[in-house]
Amino acid sequence: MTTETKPPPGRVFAGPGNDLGHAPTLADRSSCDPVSTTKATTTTTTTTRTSSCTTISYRLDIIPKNVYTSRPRRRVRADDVMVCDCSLSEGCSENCINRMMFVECDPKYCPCGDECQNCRFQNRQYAEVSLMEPKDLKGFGLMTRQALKKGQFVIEYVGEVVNEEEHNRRKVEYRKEGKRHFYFMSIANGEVIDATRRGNLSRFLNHSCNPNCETQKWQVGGELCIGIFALRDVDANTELTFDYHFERDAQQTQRLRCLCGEPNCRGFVGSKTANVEDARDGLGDDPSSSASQYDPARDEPRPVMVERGHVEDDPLGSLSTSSQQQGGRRRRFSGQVARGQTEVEQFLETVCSEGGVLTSDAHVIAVVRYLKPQYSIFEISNIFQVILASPTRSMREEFVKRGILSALQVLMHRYTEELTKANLPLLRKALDVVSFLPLTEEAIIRSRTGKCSFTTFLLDLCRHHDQEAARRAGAIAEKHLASQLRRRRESQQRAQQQMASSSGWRDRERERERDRDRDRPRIREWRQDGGRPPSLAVNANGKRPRDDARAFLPSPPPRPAHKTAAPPAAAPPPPRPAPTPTSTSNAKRFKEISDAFVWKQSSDDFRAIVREIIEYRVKKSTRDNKVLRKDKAKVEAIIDKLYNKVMKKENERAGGAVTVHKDLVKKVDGYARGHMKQYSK
Ligand SMILES: C[S@@+](CC[C@H](N)C(=O)[O-])C[C@H]1O[C@@H](n2cnc3c(N)ncnc32)[C@H](O)[C@@H]1O
Repeated sequence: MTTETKPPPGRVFAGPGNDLGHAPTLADRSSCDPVSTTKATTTTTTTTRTSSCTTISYRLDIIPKNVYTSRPRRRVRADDVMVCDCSLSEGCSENCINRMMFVECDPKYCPCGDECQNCRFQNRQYAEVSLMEPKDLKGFGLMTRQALKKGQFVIEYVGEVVNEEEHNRRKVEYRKEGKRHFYFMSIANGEVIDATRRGNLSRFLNHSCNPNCETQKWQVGGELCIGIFALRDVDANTELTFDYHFERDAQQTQRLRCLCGEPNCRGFVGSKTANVEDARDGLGDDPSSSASQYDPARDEPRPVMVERGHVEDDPLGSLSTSSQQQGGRRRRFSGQVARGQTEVEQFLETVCSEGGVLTSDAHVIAVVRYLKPQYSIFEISNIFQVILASPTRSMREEFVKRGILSALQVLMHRYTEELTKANLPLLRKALDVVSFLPLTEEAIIRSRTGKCSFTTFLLDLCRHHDQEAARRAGAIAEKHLASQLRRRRESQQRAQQQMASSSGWRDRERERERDRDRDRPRIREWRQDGGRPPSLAVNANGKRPRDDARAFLPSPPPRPAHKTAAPPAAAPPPPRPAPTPTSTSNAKRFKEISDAFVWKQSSDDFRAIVREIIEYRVKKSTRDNKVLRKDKAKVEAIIDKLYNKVMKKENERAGGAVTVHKDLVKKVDGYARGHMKQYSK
């Protein structure tokens, strides 16, 4: 992106007789007139015309005396020195003429000396701000930890200052690298601040169509600087945003969909007019834009955050790294170590001042010490970058000796447990670090934390649901733990097979259970008839009496043996015939009979059942009849006769269909019992 700073509103103020009637304050700036009464006697540094204001950055010596102060100006030095007219008693605060012109005082020459309150850039009087974890596709953001007053200086936008040519080259380079977010901020005359590789927290400020901050151009020691200032009072722990006033390249035909979520959202970042509908419809959505394609997993960890001390005599600083060679110029940074800078940030700063690579064993020890979950993902990510930039093999070996594997295991364990959007790229990056190290099988096997060995952890990661992480873990395991990986895969396959077969066994068990359920009602029926349930009925000898209902029941389909521990290879038992009545009349007739009790049988089955019931009853009834007992032919004749009668009746009843039903046993047996009464004496 190219973000053009909004020209500071109103730098031209009316003097005595002006509409304001008082010396202008920051609050008055919005009411300024477009035309200045200023008479410039020497060259102005910048002139920008906006619709409502003319913005002019002055040199002190051209400021008309009558406009700003009743006191005589003190011209202290050469033309380019910014000196204000504040008295020592007042100090340079809101009404300081320099400040109102967005020019910082030079502390060497400011009459207020140490009291000067117009050196905020130089003294880095930043508000307490912190990084905000990505909540949505916009990525990271910046929030204020303290309440801000309207007009308060928040932070300077710093980065590498590059010229137009270098800016164009970098744009292409970043696009090729697949960078999702862009951090260019144009200053003037084609110069751009690039905070992609080097910058401070200001680079995480997101765009909003209803921003709470704005950018202002300030002159600091003869340089133009960009500052972020509160547009209104802002509560603590609020996200800070400003309007990007996004400028699109001629080549960039598609727009970046805005995700600020404000009611007045214009739809696209930098759109001059509201275009919300288009944005909702996905029209003009840039598929390569960060917002539409933001994938935190693919996002590179942010570059090492560097804040350099300001070197008075060498505005380029001593950081003559690649950026300088590429035409980039270091933005000047002021002062000592930043307020609120963490230990890790300070460490990273030191490393970066030495070219961005680790140079000593002390560094290695520090790095391993910083690989702990208590440090922010931002810090860890930067530490990973630093490790990955280790130049020598001996240094990488030193990491292994110092126990980096255990430290990484603890981190990765945390990331897998809390697999947030932000943790996933770190998990993958940690695996990159592992594969970057010169590992041996022995080193891996020896490494372990309290939870488990690194080997087990790594092999488990090979089955992680994030395919990319699993792939990276798999590659490491293939390289160093090939035999273990193979064994693990084999045992997994075996387990899967067992699972599959045991689930088949469970299915068969369920089938058996259903069979038993089918039997149970028939047993109940028998009990209604005065008998005892066959399963429970035992005689005095503990044996099941012969006269149980089973004698009359059709034998159930063959069941597999119950006690087989190992699953039988045989196919599951054939399913019972569907319990559908044969016709509508049957359905009506047996409507009171549940499906579980009625199933269609072949005529042979039916006849066998009927015959069995009759034989049983007839033989039992003739036991006491000595004459009949001996006349077997007569008994057979009775059986045949009864059987034919029953069959005739049943056929009539079922309309020709032969259907075994729950009443069959009772009915046939009752019929036979009644018939045999005549033979009982
Ligand atoms: C200066 S960076 C801001 C920090 C960035 N969010 C990050 O995670 O590093 C600008 C980039 O943030 C994203 N961005 C910022 N504000 C946005 C918004 N309102 N809607 C969509 N994307 C936004 C865009 O990808 C843009 O290129």
